[in-house]
Amino acid sequence: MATYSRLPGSVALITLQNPPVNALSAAVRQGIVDTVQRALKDPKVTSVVICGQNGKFCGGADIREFAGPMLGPPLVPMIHAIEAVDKPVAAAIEGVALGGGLELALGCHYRIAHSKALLGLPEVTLGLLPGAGGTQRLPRLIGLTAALDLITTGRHISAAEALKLGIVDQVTDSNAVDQAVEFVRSVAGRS
Ligand SMILES: CC(C)(COP(=O)(O)OP(=O)(O)OC[C@H]1O[C@@H](n2cnc3c(N)ncnc32)[C@H](O)[C@@H]1OP(=O)(O)O)[C@@H](O)C(=O)NCCC(=O)NCCSC(=O)C[C@@H](O)CCCCCCCCCCCCC(=O)O
Repeated sequence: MATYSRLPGSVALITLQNPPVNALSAAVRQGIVDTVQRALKDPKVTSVVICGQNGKFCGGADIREFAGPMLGPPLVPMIHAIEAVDKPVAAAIEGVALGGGLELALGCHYRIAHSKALLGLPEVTLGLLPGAGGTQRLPRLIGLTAALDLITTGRHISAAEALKLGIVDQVTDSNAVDQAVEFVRSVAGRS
């Protein structure tokens, strides 16, 4: 699931909840769709932060669901809908943003990472290609050569490397959610 709360300063906070790594199960995807719609429709909300509970942003598609039929909202239109929100949306990346988790973050307008976070597209290690927009959004963001390296090796990179490559906008040693909230407040209302 995903919970919704409105913080002072008109920021909606969406928190992914699916232990142990907040993977994108059908319930989490439905929760994201519902809470993003809620933030979009709430006139008091001027910006949005997406984070994961217990200091983990998202480990990607829920591999526990791979064996069964796909239920719930698909990832691709869900991420498109986030990208299309006309209020700033930031991903607060703590712990991991892997596979579909990084693809979700790439659909957000900004990414703020904790210094100890790990990011990557490890799908190749499962015999897959990133299937939720990572093969398009990552090369647009950091260029084809660097994106191909990450997609074809599946390696995890540090927040510092992600900052250097241009995948994240800020890295912090303190609370990444607080930092992301402060960041979106500062850009709310800008075109
Ligand atoms: C996350 C880790 C780095 C953590 O490592 P650590 O050492 O700390 O701990 P463990 O490895 O022991 O893991 C702890 C615990 O967590 C479980 N777990 C980890 N990852 C997941 C996960 N992704 N899902 C579920 N559970 C997970 C793990 O099993 C342990 O559980 P336990 O009970 O044993 O304690 C490390 O775990 C790690 O590296 N994990 C793997 C991360 C990963 O590989 N992620 C990528 C997943 S694949 C993916 O995300 C694919 C995406 O690109 C989305 C694809 C979308 C598909 C869209 C399909 C469109 C099809 C369109 C078709 C159209 C057809 C038409 O209509 O034409």
